[in-house]
Parts: sequence; structure tokens; C-alpha cells
Amino acid sequence: MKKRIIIILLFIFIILTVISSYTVWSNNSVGPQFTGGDRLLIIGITSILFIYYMKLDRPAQLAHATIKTEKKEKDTNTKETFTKPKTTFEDVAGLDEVKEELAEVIDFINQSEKYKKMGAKIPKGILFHGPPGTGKTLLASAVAGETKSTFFSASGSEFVEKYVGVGAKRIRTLFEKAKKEAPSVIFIDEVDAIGAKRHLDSNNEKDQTLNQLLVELDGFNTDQTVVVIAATNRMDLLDEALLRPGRFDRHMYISNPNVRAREEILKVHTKNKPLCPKIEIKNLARKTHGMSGAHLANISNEAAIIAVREDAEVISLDHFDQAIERVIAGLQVRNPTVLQKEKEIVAFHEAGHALVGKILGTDMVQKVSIIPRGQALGYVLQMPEDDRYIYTQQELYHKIMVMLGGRAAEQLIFNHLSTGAKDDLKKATELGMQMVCDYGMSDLGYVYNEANMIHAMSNDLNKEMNHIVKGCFEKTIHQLKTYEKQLNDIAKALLDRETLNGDELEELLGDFKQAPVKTKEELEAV
Ligand SMILES: Nc1ncnc2c1ncn2[C@@H]1O[C@H](COP(=O)(O)OP(=O)(O)OP(=O)(O)O)[C@@H](O)[C@H]1O
Ligand SMILES: [Zn+2]
Repeated sequence: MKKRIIIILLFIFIILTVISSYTVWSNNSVGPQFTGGDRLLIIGITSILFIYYMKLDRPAQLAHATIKTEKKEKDTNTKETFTKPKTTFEDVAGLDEVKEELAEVIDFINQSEKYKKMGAKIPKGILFHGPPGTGKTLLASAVAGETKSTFFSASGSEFVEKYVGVGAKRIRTLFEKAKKEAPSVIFIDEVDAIGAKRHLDSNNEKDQTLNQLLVELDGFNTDQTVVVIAATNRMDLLDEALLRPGRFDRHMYISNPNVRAREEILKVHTKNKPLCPKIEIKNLARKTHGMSGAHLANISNEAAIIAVREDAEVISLDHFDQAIERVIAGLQVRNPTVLQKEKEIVAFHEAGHALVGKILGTDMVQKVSIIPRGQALGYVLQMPEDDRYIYTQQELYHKIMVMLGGRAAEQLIFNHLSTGAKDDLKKATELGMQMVCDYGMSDLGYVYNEANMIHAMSNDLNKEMNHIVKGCFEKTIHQLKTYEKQLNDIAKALLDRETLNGDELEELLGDFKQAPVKTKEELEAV
């Protein structure tokens, strides 16, 4: 209030100063008359008011600034949450090799004195890398749970701040707190957000944050039982400085679970759920090829929700099937408004995928459907029966052919190109490009093309990729022409029943022959 009055007075006196100066200098006889003495008085008062204002304002500004910084510190302090997790290794299914390696770290934390006496240094930095949803966070919290340590969990992206120095300060605070609460486990998810190669992403703030992380990793000594676990899906992006000995030098790959691990994970997540005795977890594990632990946790929960919705006493196989479908293909669209003509196109498109899969004997077709789900108007659920780690060139051609089966069927039956094959084309192009760049399966020879070289060679690469995809497409058309009757049968059945499961498809195709053995010329034509 006081400040406001001073500002108004100051404003009035500044105007008076201007007017008085004008009238004195110009000897103006019109308007208010000021003498030289008046003018001096006005200037004097204005100056006093100005000095007073400045004195009044500065402490206020300073006070304001202090409040602001205090608030910021409070904000930054509250972001790092810490807990004492109850998670143990029992909650983490599969991943036996990783758990074995972590046992040493756990022993170190639990019996740190023993190691310190020997002068052994604590393994400070562990890096989990691998695809998303594979249990990296779960494992880190289990390490804390097994050692009764304090668990600090943060995501790399939380440290990416607009203002230089803020991210670095937050890293410092995080480590300070962890040391105070030792023994502790610090978990930094998405570490690539701060630890990306410096030349790739030149950003001063990020560099400072990364440097601070390096300083902290180098800084703590053997007295402090603090273990830092970082996780990333993109290890290739990380700055080498982070991976050097003494920093994140223990790398553990956390892979997508294989069939045995999937079974274990499903057991963990169905432990407290009433299951129909007919359900064999082993079979569920086989049906969920390629899924991560997070997917499996989601499916188990989804199946339970469906059972509740249907007022069932126990969770049945059908509930699991519905849950798997929902997780893979998305939510079923209620009351879809698909035109009859579109339905026909979708029926032939999906029939094309399914039939090519059957002709080539690739992955097991579990279901074909033209019921819209998520953004897709139809879908084919296909799962390999076994976990596969290596594919031959021939098998990759077959994969591309199955992907193109939808478009090929549309072209064969309707002689048109439609927009419905966008995702298929994307996948086929990607796989074709991988064959050329990563696997040395083209006329460019047995070479591996690094991502940064791709730009310079993109014309050649594109030509080779196109050659592969085009060849596969022509072969697919040829296969579908050979089995056009079967294509029509599947499409008609789909229009009739909307969904066919694996057995129904088998029944429909009867004594359908496997693909005729290809001639040498045919193979070379691709
Ligand atoms: N091996 C596993 N055993 C039991 N549950 C698992 C396993 N892997 C994943 N899960 C389930 O999936 C959920 C998500 O896993 P988590 O968050 O640990 O994955 P993540 O690898 O950290 O993923 P992201 O890379 O996306 O951060 C877990 O909470 C758990 O329910
Ligand atoms: Zn398709």
C-alpha cells in the first residue's frame, strides 16, 4: 500500500518537474506559473521520493527472491521420493542369471564390513539394459528390498530442466540424501535422457547434469553403501564416459522372457487369483510369445477383470484368451460403423494374411477376425510355437510375404490399392531394410551398414529393399492365385462368422496342401 502511494506521488512529481522545467525555460505565460525556486523544490521532492522508492523496493525484491529460491529448493527436494520396498527376488520371476549376478551386490550391502576389511570396493554402478517392461524397475526395487536399503527412484527425464544447473543440483541433492539414508539403492530409469552421447545432443544443461552424475559416481568412497542402478532401453545412445570402469561398469541385459520365464511370471501374477483348474499356465506361456513381463502382468489382471464382469466364480481360459487379444489388438470397438463394402475388403485382406501364413507354414495362426479393435478393422493373431532367436533368409522372406498377404489378396480380388495396408507396408519395409543393412542379405553383399552411413547410401539401400519387398509381393500374389478358392472360403466364413479360431481355420481348409516345393528358379526370383 505504502509502495503504491509513493509510486503515485513520484509519478505526479516527475510530471510537475517536466512542466515546471518547460514553463521556466520557455517563459510561457499561459498555464501554471513556476519560479526557479518552485522548480528546485519540485526537483528536490522528486529526488527524495525516488530515493525513498528505491530503498523501499530493494528489500522487497530481495525478500521476494528468497521466497522464490526457498520454494524451488522445496520443489526439488520433494521430487526424489524414497521408500523401503518390500519387494524381494521372489517377486521377480525368471531372470535367473541376472539375479545370480546381483546376489554378489546384495551380499556386499548386507555384509559390507566383511568386504571393507578386505579393502574390496563396492560395485557402484549397475546398468540394466533391454526392452521396456521386462522388470528392470522391479529388479532394482528387489535389490533394495533384499538388503532393507532405502530405495531412491528417479527417471532421467525428470532431471532434464530448462535452466542450466538445475538438473545438476538435483543430482547432487539425490546423492546427498542417499548417502544420508545409507545403505541405499538409487535407481535412475531412462538414464539415456541425461546420459546420451554428448556430441549427439549438444545441450549445455544436459552436459552439466551428466557431468554431475559422473562426479557423484566417482565421488563416493567405500564407507558409503550406496549402489546406483541405471536402466535404459537404448544403451547405444549412452555416452562412453558413463560406461567406464568405476562408473556403470556392470552391464546386465534384461531380455524379454522366454517360454519358461513367461510361465514363471504368469505364476507370480496369478498366485492370488482363483483359476479354473483346467488352465495350464504352460499353454498360456506358449500363447504369449514375444510379450514382456509388463504385458503378462497386464493380461493376468485383465483376465481377472473380465471374470468379474462376467460374474464368474473363477478365471477361465476364455477370460485369458480375451485378455490376450485385448492386450495384443486393443479394445474391441463397440457398434462399429464399417460399411458392407469395407467389411468385404477387410475380410479378404485378413484372409490373405491368414492363408499365406498357412501356405508357408509360418507361425501358428491362432485367430482371424474382422471385428474392429483399436484402430484396426481386422486382425490375425499369429504366434510362433517356440521361441526363436535366429531366422534364415528364407524365413524372413516368408515373414514379409505374410505381411503383404493382405494387400496381395485385395489386389487379386478387387484389383485396387487401398489404405488398409499401411501398417503391413511399414513392417515389410522395415524388415526388408534390416535384411539389407543389418543382415547382409542383398546384392550389396555381406556387409553391415551402420545407421550413420545410411544417409549417404540411401539410394542403393532403398533399391535393394524395394527389390526384396517387390519380389516377395509378386510371389505372394502367385501363391494366392494358386489357392484362390481357399482365399474365397476364408473370406466368406469371416463375413459370416466374423471370427475364426485356429481350429476352425484348419477345419475350413480341410486337406489343404502345404506350399508346393519351390523350384530353384522360383527361389532366385525373389
Ligand atoms: N520378471 C518379472 N517377474 C514378475 N513381474 C514382472 C517381471 N517383469 C515385469 N513384470 C511386471 O511388469 C511390471 C513392469 O515392469 P517394470 O516397470 O519393472 O519394467 P521396466 O523394465 O522397468 O520397464 P521400462 O523399461 O518401461 O521402465 C512390473 O511391475 C511387474 O508387475
Ligand atoms: Zn494387414
